[in-house]
Amino acid sequence: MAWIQLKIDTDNQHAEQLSDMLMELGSLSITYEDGKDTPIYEPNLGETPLWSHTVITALFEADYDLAPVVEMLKLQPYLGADFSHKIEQVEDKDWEREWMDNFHPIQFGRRLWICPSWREVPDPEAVNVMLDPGLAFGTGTHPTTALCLEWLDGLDLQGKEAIDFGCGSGILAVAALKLGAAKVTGIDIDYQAIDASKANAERNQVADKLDLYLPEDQPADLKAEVLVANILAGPLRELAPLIAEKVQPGGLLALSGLLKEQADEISQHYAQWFDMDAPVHKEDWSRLTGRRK
Ligand SMILES: C[S@@+](CC[C@H](N)C(=O)[O-])C[C@H]1O[C@@H](n2cnc3c(N)ncnc32)[C@H](O)[C@@H]1O
Repeated sequence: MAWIQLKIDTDNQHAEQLSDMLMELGSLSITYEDGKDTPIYEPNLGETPLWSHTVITALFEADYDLAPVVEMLKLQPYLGADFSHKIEQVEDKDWEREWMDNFHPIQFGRRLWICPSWREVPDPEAVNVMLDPGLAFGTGTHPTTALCLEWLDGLDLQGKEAIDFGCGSGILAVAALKLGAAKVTGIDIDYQAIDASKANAERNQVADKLDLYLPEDQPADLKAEVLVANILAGPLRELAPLIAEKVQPGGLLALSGLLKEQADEISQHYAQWFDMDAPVHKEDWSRLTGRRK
């Protein structure tokens, strides 16, 4: 399927109205580019931007006749007869195929490789996790996942029990199992993550050692020696007492999904329950680790 797109220069005050009209005229999707860097100032009102330049892109099927759409738009007083617009062909791409072509095996730490399930493993002697994330988050390409994988690789997980809080694709849970953990419990609010984790555990022959739960179904007395949670600062702050309760005394914790500037605050919050280490950063993201008091 090929596409055609109509790009219109407008301002933020008319963007919604225009977008509704374009949908009614047959557009399949609308995207906004907010030109906050080029605000238009009302004279005598100082620096308060009233309008900002906004570009709306409306996507149509390739054979859609855009001439009547353009004529209709000319009649809108806020656009006018010579309104600024562009019509462009959109190259048809197989997005899923393109993503698959760009996802290659990646090494984390000393022993661990994450390998797309449709590729050859580069080192058969390494700890190889064969992964297809499906619709869930977690390929290893995101710095927050990478920080957790590097941490897991550095631990002695042999025979240990672990919890992967916010398991997504199951990448961390399956990595922990392949690195020697005896049992892992994965928890996620998204049932697609539960499905993807299960499929990835099966793909790696560790499904019998992975228990998966939606939060409301998890066992009340769930505890482990290792817990990794790659969520976001907000839920990590809110869930802190619950997460702390799940780690045995002396057990290890890793938190990721935090921006650098959020790390100190979250670390101080978790210091009630854990002896916290200094944060480790990758790009704009941080990982916090600690040992349960
Ligand atoms: C950033 S992804 C991490 C996925 C994977 N663990 C990784 O490291 O790549 C965060 C995951 O946490 C899940 N999540 C968000 N809030 C949650 C909560 N309150 N309890 C459990 N899971 C949650 C999301 O559905 C998502 O799958």
